[in-house]
Amino acid sequence: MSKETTITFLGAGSMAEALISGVAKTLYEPNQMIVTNRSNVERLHYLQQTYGVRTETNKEKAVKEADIVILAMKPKDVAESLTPIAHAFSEQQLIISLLAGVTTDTITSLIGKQLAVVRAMPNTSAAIRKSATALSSGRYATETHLAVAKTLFETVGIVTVVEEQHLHAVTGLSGSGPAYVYYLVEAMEKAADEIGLERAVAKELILQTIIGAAHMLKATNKHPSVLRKEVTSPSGTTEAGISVLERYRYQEAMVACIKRATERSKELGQALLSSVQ
Ligand SMILES: NC(=O)C1=CN([C@@H]2O[C@H](COP(=O)(O)OP(=O)(O)OC[C@H]3O[C@@H](n4cnc5c(N)ncnc54)[C@H](OP(=O)(O)O)[C@@H]3O)[C@@H](O)[C@H]2O)C=CC1
Ligand SMILES: O=C(O)[C@@H]1CCC=N1
Repeated sequence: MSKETTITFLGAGSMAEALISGVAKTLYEPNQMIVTNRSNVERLHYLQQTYGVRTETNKEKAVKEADIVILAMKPKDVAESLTPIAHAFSEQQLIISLLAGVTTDTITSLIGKQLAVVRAMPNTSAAIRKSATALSSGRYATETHLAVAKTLFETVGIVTVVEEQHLHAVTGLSGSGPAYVYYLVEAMEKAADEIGLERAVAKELILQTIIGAAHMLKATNKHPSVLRKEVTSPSGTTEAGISVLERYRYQEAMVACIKRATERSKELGQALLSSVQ
């Protein structure tokens, strides 16, 4: 199947690039992928030069050629993107939507056909094949469609299948998740500056600390609180540091952050629903 498949990306931003980068030359040859966007021709040129993918400014043509269409525009742009080219879609195609918050039903109603839609919530670590992706099937998608999407996303990391209602939570947790880790690293780098460590040295130490801790979680399978206790000597430095995080309610802030991102996913879908009704 993979060798004859043509995949069209509607949208050529960060997430499309992460997927292209992860999939190219593994599951699909770059020339099996057609990339299109709203108007940024320079961006298409960059993707063509970097990954060898095909690019197309005629979105209708790009959709007609595709076996799989990946929706990779922002949720707010999906109606404007799909409505004018709805006639180009056919029931033989699989639509994979990366859009936060937007339901499979909204997509089929925007296109006005009983199309197989699989929703995916990957993250940008797909670029290095370390994504955590959750999938869910729309009402017209079969087990075969889901299996095709699964194979695609397994190329770029781990895949789990969830009920569609849970994709908001997945978005708040692991779709946005890499940003929370980068934010922590930003803070650690700021701190390193303030405590007088050379930037290059600090960068290396922080990175290895994050990688080491992530590997410890996976390799030992111990609860994070147990691993934390192993670092925390009584009356030592960690205890002193964590007491400051507790004073700033760090865990509460993280919980509130993920809940708010989850809520925002719902809002994005709702806003679109109101505009198409
Ligand atoms: N970034 C992330 O970490 C993740 C994002 N997602 C989802 O992926 C989607 C894309 O996000 P992201 O890559 O960050 O967004 P970007 O803003 O980086 O990219 C959006 C892309 O959509 C294109 N676009 C806009 N309007 C149209 C249109 N009418 N037809 C075709 N293409 C269009 C833009 O083209 P142009 O530049 O020409 O305007 C641009 O290439 C979103 O729906 C998001 O929810 C999901 C998981 C993680
Ligand atoms: O910020 C966003 O809306 C997208 C969805 C998940 C990650 N980025």
